[in-house]
Amino acid sequence: MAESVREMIPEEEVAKRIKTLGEQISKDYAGRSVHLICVLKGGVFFMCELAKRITVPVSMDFMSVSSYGDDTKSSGVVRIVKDLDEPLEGKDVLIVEDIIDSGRTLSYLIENFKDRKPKSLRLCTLLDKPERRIVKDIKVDYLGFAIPDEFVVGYGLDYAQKYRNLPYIGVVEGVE
Ligand SMILES: O=P(O)(O)OC[C@H]1O[C@H](OP(=O)(O)OP(=O)(O)O)[C@H](O)[C@@H]1O
Ligand code: HPA
Ligand SMILES: [Mg+2]
Repeated sequence: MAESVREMIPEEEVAKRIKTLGEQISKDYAGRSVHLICVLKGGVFFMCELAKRITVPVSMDFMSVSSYGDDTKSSGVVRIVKDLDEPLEGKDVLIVEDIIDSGRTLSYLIENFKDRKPKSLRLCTLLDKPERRIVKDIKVDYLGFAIPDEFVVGYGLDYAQKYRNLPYIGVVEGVE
């Protein structure tokens, strides 16, 4: 079967959900500012759209980690490709991620960030695949969509670096 992408969550639905998340975050952080950490590369589209929907003051930083390479299966080893530019000490930090799958990436990042003494640390993810979780004790504070166990692309998510630019969430078919 040739490789193709089937739509799972349409563009309009993603936009609507991100608007609601932005409103919720703005309420919860009222009177404070929020320091958004984008987990590159996958988190970049979500981060940009979410940040536009937050009405409290926002600052941003970027961390790049990788564990999937060109595969649909995690290597199990989280590798820092680029560290943050700014310290987290004393800041209200919100991690912005595209997906939690095994949970290894976020578990690694949360432990790493806790050591940097933020004032608070929360997590916002566009997608969650709960059936695939290996690291169980990750608390998701803001969730876009819980999805079934299928390899998804679009809105920042890739398969072998392809499809990140799709404006919707889709499922790759015809790959192992
Ligand atoms: O819960 P996990 O099993 O750890 O999987 C989730 C992580 O894997 C993907 O990133 P990847 O390592 O492929 O890097 P990328 O964001 O640059 O594509 C995805 O963007 C998440 O960061
Ligand atoms: O379903 C997925 N799609 C793309 N990248 C991923 N990284 C973990 N899970 C996924
Ligand atoms: Mg990623």
